[in-house]
Amino acid sequence: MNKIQLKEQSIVLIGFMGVGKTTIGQAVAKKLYRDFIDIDEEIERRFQMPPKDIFAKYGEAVFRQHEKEIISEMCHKKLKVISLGGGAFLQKEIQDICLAATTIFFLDLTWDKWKDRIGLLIDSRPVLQGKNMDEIKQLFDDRQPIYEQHHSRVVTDDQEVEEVADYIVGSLKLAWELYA
Ligand SMILES: Nc1ncnc2c1ncn2[C@@H]1O[C@H](COP(=O)(O)OP(=O)(O)O)[C@@H](O)[C@H]1O
Ligand SMILES: O=C(O)C1=C[C@@H](OP(=O)(O)O)[C@@H](O)[C@H](O)C1
Ligand SMILES: [Mg+2]
Repeated sequence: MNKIQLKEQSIVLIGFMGVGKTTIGQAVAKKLYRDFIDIDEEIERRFQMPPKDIFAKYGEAVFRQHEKEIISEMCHKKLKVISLGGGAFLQKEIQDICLAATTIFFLDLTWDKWKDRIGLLIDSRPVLQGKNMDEIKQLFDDRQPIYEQHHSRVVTDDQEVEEVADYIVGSLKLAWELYA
């Protein structure tokens, strides 16, 4: 497969659950006039049920297998904005595919700010079920190293969705000019 030109590569958003990948990805896609793909939504469409129910009915391994299949397919498309689920980068194969074929932004939110969002997430995120705050903090800390594989980090503390999206679009336009 020929390497896709930088400007045509799809943009991938990674980071811990709840940092805003889905919301900010939609805003970035709109600003760039690109299609938006949310991997969780694609999996949900396949199973006709949300991730929480897929985890409960079929188990996490089945979810991860479909996550890998769908990301492998989507990452080779041109000109998309793609938001991954927060656990996708646990799979080395997914890291490798995305690093080679896409431009990856890591949405970085500190624990201090993240913990204020817990109420928005607790009901819908299966990996948070049955965990206390210490265990969730442990998961947050354990997962940070996997997101270090990226092309650009965006610190999102105290940033509105639109501000983060503008920052991403601005940095992309700069890179496209510099490396044209
Ligand atoms: N920059 C932000 N500031 C405040 N709330 C946000 C921000 N980004 C996302 N949110 C909220 O946090 C929750 C999780 O966002 P979501 O986009 O689903 O995250 P992810 O896809 O990373 O799990 C949503 O309720 C969303 O409205
Ligand atoms: O971190 C995880 O393991 C997961 C994150 C979720 O996506 P978001 O990061 O968009 O919440 C979703 O893929 C699933 O619930 C598993
Ligand atoms: Mg999401």
